[in-house]
Amino acid sequence: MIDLKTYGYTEIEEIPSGLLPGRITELRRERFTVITERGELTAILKGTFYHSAESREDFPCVGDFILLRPNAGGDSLIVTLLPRRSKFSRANYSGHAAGYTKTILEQVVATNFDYVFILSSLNWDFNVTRMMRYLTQARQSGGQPVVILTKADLTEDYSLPLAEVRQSMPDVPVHAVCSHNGLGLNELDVYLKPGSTVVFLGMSGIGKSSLLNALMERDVMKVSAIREEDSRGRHTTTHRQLFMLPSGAMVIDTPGMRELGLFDADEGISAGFNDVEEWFAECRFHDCRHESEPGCAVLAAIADGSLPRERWEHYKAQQHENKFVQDRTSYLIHKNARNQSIAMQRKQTKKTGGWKK
Ligand SMILES: Nc1nc2c(ncn2[C@@H]2O[C@H](COP(=O)(O)OP(=O)(O)OP(=O)(O)O)[C@@H](O)[C@H]2O)c(=O)[nH]1
Ligand SMILES: [Zn+2]
Repeated sequence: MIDLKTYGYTEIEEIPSGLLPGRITELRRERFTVITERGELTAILKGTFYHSAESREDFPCVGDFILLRPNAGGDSLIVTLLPRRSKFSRANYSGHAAGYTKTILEQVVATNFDYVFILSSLNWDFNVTRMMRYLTQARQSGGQPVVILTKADLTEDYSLPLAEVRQSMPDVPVHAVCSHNGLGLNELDVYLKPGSTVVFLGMSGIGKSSLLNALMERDVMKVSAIREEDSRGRHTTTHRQLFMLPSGAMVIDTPGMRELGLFDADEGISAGFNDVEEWFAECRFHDCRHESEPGCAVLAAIADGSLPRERWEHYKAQQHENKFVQDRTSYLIHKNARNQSIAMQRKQTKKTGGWKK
């Protein structure tokens, strides 16, 4: 028997007979993996979720505590979503066409976490303004924000950036860590207590996978250096989305949570990549794609070392990922809108006792 409390569960008053509490550890398409006292079960949602949900917000996601009706022979049935103590939803950043209600756009990507680790790297992307924006998001989520400055091994002296963060966010704890040599990781022990849950918030490439691997004490996530070859296959090694650390704390790492770090990406990329973008103005052609065009200032800068090649690759990777996120989001918006209109039709049918002519 597994004690669900080790997964952060707090007992509720009364559980209807035949139902079992559990925590969602994974969501793929419409199928959930749920940890219960009987171990891991796969489950699907009871139909009423699709009919009666006012918005995407009411759909269970990774981190949620739920009640399910177990089915030894196949998929169990999730029947109740228990109240959440914190959540992150995808921002409603895309303009919506007439007739789409606002609520359709909300999609919850992680719930019931205690801490939000706001990650920012100490080398290229150090940017306090962006951290402040993440801080606002973190505070709205219901989790407790902690700033983690990654890649501490890449700066000789990080006392200055550390002081800058402390001054801008006096009431938020700040830690500098290195996932490669373990520096500072022990400072995180106070948050990583048994039963507590953490999410990571931060731009792509700042070292989320590396930190997760370091905390797991083994590689559960691929690290971005290989991203160029398999831009979409980032999660091929594992589909797990809620990780139990050796310390007994959990980390939620869903694709949606990662995308959250890219939401203000257009602005964010420019803010973090001034050193790359400033070359663009010097290219001979206005519409230079910086691939093989004559007179390309970017290629010249890479050739003579003024622009580190790694830096340029990182910029391109982030642009690419950003585009992928936007494509995916518009896909989701359309899909959700369709589901919503189906649900509305069903309601209508119930009310009028037949299809409206
Ligand atoms: N020197 C140094 N490099 C690091 C550290 N942590 C991560 N990196 C490097 O930074 C790059 C990105 O690391 P990832 O862990 O994949 O970053 P990520 O935030 O998961 O990236 P996405 O999956 O794109 O969101 C890799 O080349 C890592 O090796 C660190 O502590 N020190
Ligand atoms: Zn160019």
